[in-house]
Amino acid sequence: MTSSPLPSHASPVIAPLARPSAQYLTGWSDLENSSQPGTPGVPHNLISPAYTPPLTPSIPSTPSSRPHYRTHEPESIPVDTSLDDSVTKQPRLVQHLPVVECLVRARIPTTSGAEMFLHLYQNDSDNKEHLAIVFGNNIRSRSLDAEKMGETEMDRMIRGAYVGRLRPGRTSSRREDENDLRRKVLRPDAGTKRRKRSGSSLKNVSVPEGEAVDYMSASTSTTSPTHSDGASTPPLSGTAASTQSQDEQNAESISSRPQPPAIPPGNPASAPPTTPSILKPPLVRIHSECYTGETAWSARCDCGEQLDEAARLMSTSSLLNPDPSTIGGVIVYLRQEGRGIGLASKLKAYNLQDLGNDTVEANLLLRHPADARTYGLATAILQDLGLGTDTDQEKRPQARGIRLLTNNPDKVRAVEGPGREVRVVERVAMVPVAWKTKGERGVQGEELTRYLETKIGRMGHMIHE
Ligand SMILES: Nc1nc2c(ncn2[C@@H]2O[C@H](COP(=O)(O)OP(=O)(O)OP(=O)(O)O)[C@@H](O)[C@H]2O)c(=O)[nH]1
Repeated sequence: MTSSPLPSHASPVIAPLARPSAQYLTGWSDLENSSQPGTPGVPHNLISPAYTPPLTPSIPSTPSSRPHYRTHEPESIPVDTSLDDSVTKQPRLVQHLPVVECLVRARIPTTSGAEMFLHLYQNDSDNKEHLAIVFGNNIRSRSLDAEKMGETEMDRMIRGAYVGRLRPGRTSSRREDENDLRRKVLRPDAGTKRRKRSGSSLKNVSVPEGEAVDYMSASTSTTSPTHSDGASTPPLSGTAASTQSQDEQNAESISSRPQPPAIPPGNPASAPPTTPSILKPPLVRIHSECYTGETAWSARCDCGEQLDEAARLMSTSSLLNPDPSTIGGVIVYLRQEGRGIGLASKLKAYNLQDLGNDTVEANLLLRHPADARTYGLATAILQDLGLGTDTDQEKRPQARGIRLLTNNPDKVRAVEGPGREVRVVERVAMVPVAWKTKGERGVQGEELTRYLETKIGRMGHMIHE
């Protein structure tokens, strides 16, 4: 920190931190002993005993000086937060999980071609609208699907509590409607055509009960060419790939795609179970709002890029990945702007950063914690989406829990909730795009370099290539 005058509202008791020693850093083993090898700030118990963490690289100042890069996706790293609680820094855990309810859901076709379902949540702990961005067809909100007293089928469709796909003239939110549509739309010979194709590209659908089902190739293979590398083109651009009418495509897709069962009225607990196809835990990203990085093109941080990357990984998983075991995923978008201090304070923090302070010091000078966020809402939303329990008998053991996309060790334990309601079984690192592409793409600049250095050096973030 510089010796420049502090702002008038700065706490007189906050002294400059020459070396990380603030309370929020205690318990992060090697921050207090820099001579220890290992990734700075990695709590021992987040890492599986079978896994030896590599050194977190310092951030080279120029892309060309970086020793090596990975262009493929970062690997999952096993984690087990229950191994040794005593040495873990305890993140700020909420005492009780908030109650959340999904008010509405809608299909969003995106500019990348992938589709997602945007879920809007209300809760009983703040008055903000938090969001879940859901990729893939297998993840459903229990609170959304629950029957509401006195509502009509149209009400259900308007708030997004339908299965399958909406289209003009649809009258029921339930699955039976899809069967009607299939009967109406398919020409008499269309079934034969489909069965012929089923013989080749839909063979994975007919498997004995309990066996793995290749749902994504089932849902895309009728309309998607397969590349030589085994990846399918998303069936979303429409015109080029097929000579079928859209209705026929829809009907075929509906008839061949395994559908969740109809929702029994009045029984939210028995909302559609997850399918048996998922062989890996779903990919989850807990993203905190960043107006500057996501909307105002800021190169002070990589938040916008991280959001894009998370969506890319999840839509790749759900549409293109030849390995169908990684179907779908969820980005929980929490309205915790500026690590929970709000946009006004974050902008003041930016000015303090321009005056020579790092991101941690700037927060502290404004009398905020270095990180004011909590993750109880994320836990509750994941629960509502049926994700993350390790006792879910509907799922195969290897599909239980979640794979969390993050470098932030705080999040790993915090997202699990006070009673470990959700289980993080793997962590997937978020490597800056500029690192992965040798500086050809991605956010870059002096400010970003300092931002990442502070995250690694002072906040214990585990970024490695
Ligand atoms: N106070 C403050 N918040 C910032 C700053 N830059 C970005 N943010 C906020 O930081 C949040 C993103 O958190 P990060 O610490 O970048 O990353 P993370 O979510 O903790 O960790 P990852 O999961 O690894 O991305 C968003 O809410 C941003 O608005 C800053 O300079 N000061």
